[in-house]
Amino acid sequence: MNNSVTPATYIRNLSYSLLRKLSDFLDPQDRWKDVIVSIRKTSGELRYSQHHVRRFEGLVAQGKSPTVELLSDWGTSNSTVGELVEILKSHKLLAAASVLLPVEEAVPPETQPASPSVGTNSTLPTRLLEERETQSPPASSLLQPQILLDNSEPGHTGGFSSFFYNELMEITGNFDDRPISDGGNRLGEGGFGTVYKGLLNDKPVAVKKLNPMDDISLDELRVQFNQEIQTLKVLKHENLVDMVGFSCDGQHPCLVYALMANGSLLDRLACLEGSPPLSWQQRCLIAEGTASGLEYLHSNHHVHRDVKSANILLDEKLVAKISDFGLTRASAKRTSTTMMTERIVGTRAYMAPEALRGEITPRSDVFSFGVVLLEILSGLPPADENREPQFLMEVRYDIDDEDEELTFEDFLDKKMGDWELSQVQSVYSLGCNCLHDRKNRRPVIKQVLLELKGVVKSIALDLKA
Ligand SMILES: Nc1ncnc2c1ncn2[C@@H]1O[C@H](COP(=O)(O)OP(=O)(O)OP(=O)(O)O)[C@@H](O)[C@H]1O
Repeated sequence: MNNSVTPATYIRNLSYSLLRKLSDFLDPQDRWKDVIVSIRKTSGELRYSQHHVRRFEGLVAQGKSPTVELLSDWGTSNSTVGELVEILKSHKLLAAASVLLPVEEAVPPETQPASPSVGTNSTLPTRLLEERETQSPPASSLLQPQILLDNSEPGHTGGFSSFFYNELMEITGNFDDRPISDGGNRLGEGGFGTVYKGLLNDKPVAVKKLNPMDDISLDELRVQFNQEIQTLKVLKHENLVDMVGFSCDGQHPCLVYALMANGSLLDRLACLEGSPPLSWQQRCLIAEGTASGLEYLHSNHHVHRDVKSANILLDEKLVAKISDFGLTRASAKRTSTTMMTERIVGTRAYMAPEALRGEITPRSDVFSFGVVLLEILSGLPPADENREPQFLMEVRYDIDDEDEELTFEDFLDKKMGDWELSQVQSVYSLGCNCLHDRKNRRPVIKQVLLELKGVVKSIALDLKA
């Protein structure tokens, strides 16, 4: 550590020898990429793009240090050592941080080394810390979440951890691909990867192992993944699936979520694995919870882009939790290559007309949610091999058409139990309004939520009477 450096010191005032010391830690294994994806402008936007990353990468061939060049470039703004140290700490690059300032994070006892690092005058256990940053954990540390990156939010006690890939292998039986019913760990599969059940300190979790992609290198995927993690970890709401952490050091980036005991709304509407049918009240509470989660995303300037019943998970009390939010950038290339797969055809059944042309806005989420409302009412999947992908979004025309045999009552799920006509009709017309072809005629999610709250209230009053 250099005693003349304080958190307020401008990066541009750091000596060249200090920058070189930092590069000793950040050039190997491209750890500077963890830093570059975390640098933001004061507006909150990322300062550097993929294009910049490639430019800094190219410097290695010229014998230059990407770390020194990056910090020199960032230093032209008024960036400070305090900002840099926060970024280094958030990526567990504690040895690098300690080159600049004292770093007081707790280090698990098994990683305490006998002697400090060579190459810095830090009093911290830098060498072994650096090893911890780059190598697999010792067996004794398995199942212990690593240093928490973000547990400071009020009311949020779960924390957000960085895991080693090996740890996630360990807790998922080496990503055992057999389904849970056959004694394996596989919970399901989506367009991004496969989801496995794991036990983390006796707490069940779902680990999503992202697929490698043909059209994107692992390095590029890691950079995008890191950017998305920054977004994901700040989004917290009772109707969003809680994210426990991530892993970025293995062959597959992984996301770790709280396990949702009742699986997806899609599966529960289909009563898969013998699950009992959802009652009318349960369905309305799930719709209300989903709308509330979406309202939170929209009011925080996020569009989900993939609202569908498979992405609405249910916890042990059947509380709706939206999943798959925030994975948009890393998925952008993937979508074009997998457009023809069955899953994407499934997703197509939820897409607003303008979304099919690439125009994604909060109103396109509202459209997709309209399809979900019709699924909830009818219990029908939005697409299967016997139906057109637009079946549910167009069913209202058949119901309205006197020449068609389908009546409103026929359309309702017979398994739904007791329902009250005026309530069912309210949800149906709300769903149809969400499905308006012209996006500006659709309600915003706040209005949708308000209407659903009204229905839930009237069900509660009926049950009381
Ligand atoms: N947190 C979780 N808890 C319990 N089960 C989960 C969890 N996350 C995912 N699953 C299960 O894994 C399946 C696959 O999930 P995933 O999010 O990968 O795909 P998807 O949402 O079905 O499709 P896509 O990713 O293509 O949009 C889900 O349908 C669900 O059954």
